[in-house]
Amino acid sequence: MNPTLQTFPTPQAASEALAALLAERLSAGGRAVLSGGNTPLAAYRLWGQRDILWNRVQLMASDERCLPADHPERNDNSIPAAIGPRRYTYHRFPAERGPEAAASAMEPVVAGLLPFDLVVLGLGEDGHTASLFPGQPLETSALVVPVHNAPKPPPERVSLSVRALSQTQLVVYFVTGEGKRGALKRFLGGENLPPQHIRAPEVWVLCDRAAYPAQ
Ligand SMILES: O=C(O)[C@H](O)[C@@H](O)[C@H](O)[C@H](O)COP(=O)(O)O
Repeated sequence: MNPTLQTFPTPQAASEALAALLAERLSAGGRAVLSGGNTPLAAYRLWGQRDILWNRVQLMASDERCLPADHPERNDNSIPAAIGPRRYTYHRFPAERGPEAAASAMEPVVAGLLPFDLVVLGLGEDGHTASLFPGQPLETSALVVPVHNAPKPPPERVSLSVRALSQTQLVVYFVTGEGKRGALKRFLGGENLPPQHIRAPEVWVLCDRAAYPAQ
């Protein structure tokens, strides 16, 4: 896979670009998957300030941590908090019920949302994306998978699968910071990491210079 790479001078510039892309691709509504984690939160805050047809937007996280429903590190709390009070529909994972129960509850919900219009993903320093970690089995017909023993805390998670994340027109990896340099180089170099298995008509990488220095 040969992603389209767009590099920006600063994390702020990259966040502004992601916010503009979200606003453009979802201006008339649509169904999108948003990465969890900290990197994209600034972009979500900027996007939340834009006037689009929010009542026609449906969102869900790429994955969720199996923590109590009100835990601040739940993506289903941090993502809506970043976007702010807009009238979109947000599909939460019942991750407080554990990986298997959350996965089986969300399978029909995800089936009803496919195909997505846009999937935004992050990249972990070990090359994971969503809660799909290197060395863990990826091939499944399921749309939502339970995750145990995740190397990134917490160990119990639930994640959209490669199959679900590939059912979209556009996948955008949003990667900033020097800490991601090694993983991004491995991904772009074609190493067999989970992002290599996520195939869509368009795959982009939006990053800053710290994550991808000028070659
Ligand atoms: O729930 C999660 O942890 C995310 O979905 C995960 O895949 C994240 O995108 C990467 O780990 C990068 O996380 P940061 O953006 O916090 O570096």
